[in-house]
Order: sequence, then structure tokens, then C-alpha cells
Amino acid sequence: MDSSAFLLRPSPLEPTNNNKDHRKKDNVFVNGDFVFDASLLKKQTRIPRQFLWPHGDLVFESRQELREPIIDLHGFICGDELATKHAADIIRSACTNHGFFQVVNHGVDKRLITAAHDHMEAFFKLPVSHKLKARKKPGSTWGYSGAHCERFSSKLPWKETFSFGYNNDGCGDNSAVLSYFLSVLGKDFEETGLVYQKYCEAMKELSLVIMELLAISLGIDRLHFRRFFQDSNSLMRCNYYPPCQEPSLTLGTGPHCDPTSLTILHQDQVGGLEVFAHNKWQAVRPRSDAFVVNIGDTFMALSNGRYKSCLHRAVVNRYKERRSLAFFVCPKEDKIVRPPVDLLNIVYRGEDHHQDDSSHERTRKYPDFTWSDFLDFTQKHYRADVTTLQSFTNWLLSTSNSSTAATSPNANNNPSSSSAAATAATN
Ligand SMILES: C=C1C[C@]23C[C@H]1CC[C@H]2[C@]1(C)CCC[C@@](C)(C(=O)O)[C@H]1[C@@H]3C(=O)O
Ligand SMILES: O=C(O)CCC(=O)C(=O)O
Ligand SMILES: [Fe+2]
Repeated sequence: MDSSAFLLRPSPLEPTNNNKDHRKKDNVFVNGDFVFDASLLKKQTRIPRQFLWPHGDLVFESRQELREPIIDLHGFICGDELATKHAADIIRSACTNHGFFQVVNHGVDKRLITAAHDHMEAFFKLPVSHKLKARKKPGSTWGYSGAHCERFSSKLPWKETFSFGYNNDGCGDNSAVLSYFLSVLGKDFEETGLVYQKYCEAMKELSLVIMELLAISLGIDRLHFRRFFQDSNSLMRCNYYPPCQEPSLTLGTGPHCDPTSLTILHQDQVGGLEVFAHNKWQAVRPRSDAFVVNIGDTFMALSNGRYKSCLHRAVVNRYKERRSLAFFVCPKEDKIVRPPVDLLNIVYRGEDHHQDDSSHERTRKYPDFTWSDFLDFTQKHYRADVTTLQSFTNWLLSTSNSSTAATSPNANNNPSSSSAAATAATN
């Protein structure tokens, strides 16, 4: 592995110039709106103030790499019992500790992964005006976004994203991804649409394999989560992180737990993903043959808090652009998210499962909710961060206990449908 990828991060003590006027002058505006134009911003020696993150989020204490066993899926896929037990043991330990693991021998064609990266590269290389044809519409989670500047006005992430939905239930039309590409980008993007359609199908397949292993690792009916997510309504996102001349002042993606259930991510060879594990931020060394998997808030709720939603972030660097492909597995919108009954009857002692009905493990940690409500919360009331699930739980309980309309739980982290209102709320 080329270790230089991890030597790019500057010292957190690097001197900075906080000349506010200078930062203001360099912002990129089109018709009065701030626009993330990477071709200009990547060269700017003073990044716009909207991209500055608080000191607490910018802790770069370690250049340490996360050292965790990688799960080989081959044995499980072939039905080997010993290999299955081994994989489930690693998953149980990873998910109770930090919610993160990697899988190899996953069966996804590497030519498909390469094609997905190549098409993403071509898309993000388009001029901003072209990408904006596919811009995210207010209230939608689909589309192109430059630094989320249409939603937020501070703590902007140093990235561009392109997101779209995938909801194949295994019976019926499977061309929604292709249709979306054709509708927002036109016929020139037919091949891109086909590649992502295939990529999403492969991710869905892989997610169901992982769901089965998660159920085995929790000691419940092995098909429980496979069935629950059979008709999942997932989100695919391409992330592009341009180089940044002040990488110690900003973040590509701020510290957060994914509100979704499971994330299957493929990162290129540059490096930048960090996971908070064993009480420190640790880098995830890129492996082209591996998918990074993390538990999200919704799975944490489904496991009654037994499995941790993984706290992670993406840092940027001065020299190299970086890309990643994230497939966020989500339940079908209106399905009730609640832990399986047999999970509530199991008490865990060490690595063994025991039936026992007299334990606090039976106590529900989160109220019932639907993914549709939780997604709404992250898009309308609260920017997903480290405490999304707890804030959502508190908000749900406060709305069900009160007859008056609930107020947004965190004004400083509060998205808004209009960027003018977002400016008012966040500055
Ligand atoms: C449902 C989602 C919200 C976000 C995209 C998916 C899953 C991860 C969420 C996100 C990446 C967490 C960090 C903040 C966020 C605003 C981002 O940086 O993109 C989040 C996504 C979002 O709200 O668009
Ligand atoms: O790009 C990465 O490595 C992480 C992205 C991420 O965490 C996200 O999109 O939720
Ligand atoms: Fe994430």
C-alpha cells in the first residue's frame, strides 16, 4: 500500500489566516447564490468561511490506521458452517464495539466497481452548469449538490454529491435508475444509468447477504432482516472531494452516524475515511477489493441498541481529489422499525446467547418509528450528526406527548427548505 495517501494531512497546528474580508471576497457567487465550483475552490489558498468547522470536529490526533479483521464472505456464501460462525463472530464484536467492518470475496464484479467509479469521475468533471441540470430539488434527497450550499450556510462539507433512489423489491420493473439518469441528464447518460442500475442491484444483493449474517450474529432467525429489507428503499450516493488548500480547517463529511440502516461504501485509493473506534479517530486504509460496511442508526434501533451506529467522517487533503460510492440501505418508507421479538428475549453473556425473560435487555431503547419519518427529520429538522437517533427519539416523544407543534430540536444544526432561511437559522 502506498502510505503517502495517509501522509497528506497537515498538522492541526498549521498557521492559518483568519482574515474574514479576504475569505468573503473569494466566495463564488452566481446570481447572488453561493456555488461550489471545485475547479476554482481547490486552488483557493483561503477557503470561504462557510467551510470552516468548529475546533472540536477537527480533531486530527491520529494518523493511526484501524486494525480490524476483514470478513471473507466466500465461506458464508458457499454455506460453510465454520466460516459462517467465524464471520458472525467478527461481525458481533465489531458491531458491539464501533459498528464498522469490511468485507472481501463479496462476489461483486470488480469491472462493475471500476465502471461505477469511472462514470462518477466523468460526471463530476462536467462544468458546474451541466451538473446543476440534475440539481437536488427542495425537499428531495435525489440529485446533485455542491457542498449542500442550497441547504446550509455554515459548516459546509468540502464535497459534491450526486444521489438517487433504488427500490427494487425483486418483482417488477427494475429500470428506475436508468430512467432517472435519462430524465435529469439526457440520452448521453444512458450508459451511466445502466451502470448504476447494475451497481445498485449488486449492492442490494450484498446487503441481503450481510443482513443474514447480522441476524446470525445476533442469534435470531437468520432470515429476519433479509425479509425485512427485501423491499428496502435505498439511496445511492456518489461523493467527490476536491483537493483543499486548508484541509485542517474543514471536513469532506463532518462527524456523523448514518441515519440509514446499513451503509456499503467503496472508496478509491486516496484515503480520507475515518472511524471513531476505541476512543479515537482512525483511518480506514483503502482496499480496492473490499467494501466498507457500517451500521446506521436505524439498524441500531432494530437491534435495540445492541449494535452501535458507526461514528465516522471524511477528511480532505491538499493534493488529491477523492471519490467514494455509498449505498445506504433503508427500510421501505412505512415499515415499522422495531426490534424482533426473539431479540428482546435473548440475554447476551459474553459471546453466548441465553434465553432469559428477566433482564433489562427486554426493555425497548427506542420507540417505534418509520424510515419515512426519520428521513424527514434529517431533511427538514436536523442535519444528521453524532446524535441524530437520540435527538429524533426525544423529538418523537416530545411530539407524541404534546398537543402543540414540536420545535426543531437543534437550531444550530437546523436545515431549512430555503437557503435564505438557513442563513438566518445557522449564522
Ligand atoms: C439519509 C441520509 C442523510 C445523509 C445522506 C443519507 C445518509 C447519510 C447522511 C449524511 C451523509 C450524514 C452527514 C451529513 C449529511 C448532510 C451530508 O454531509 O451529506 C447527511 C446526508 C444528507 O442529509 O443529505
Ligand atoms: O466518503 C466517505 O468515505 C464517507 C462518506 C459518508 O460517510 C457518507 O456519505 O455518509
Ligand atoms: Fe456516512
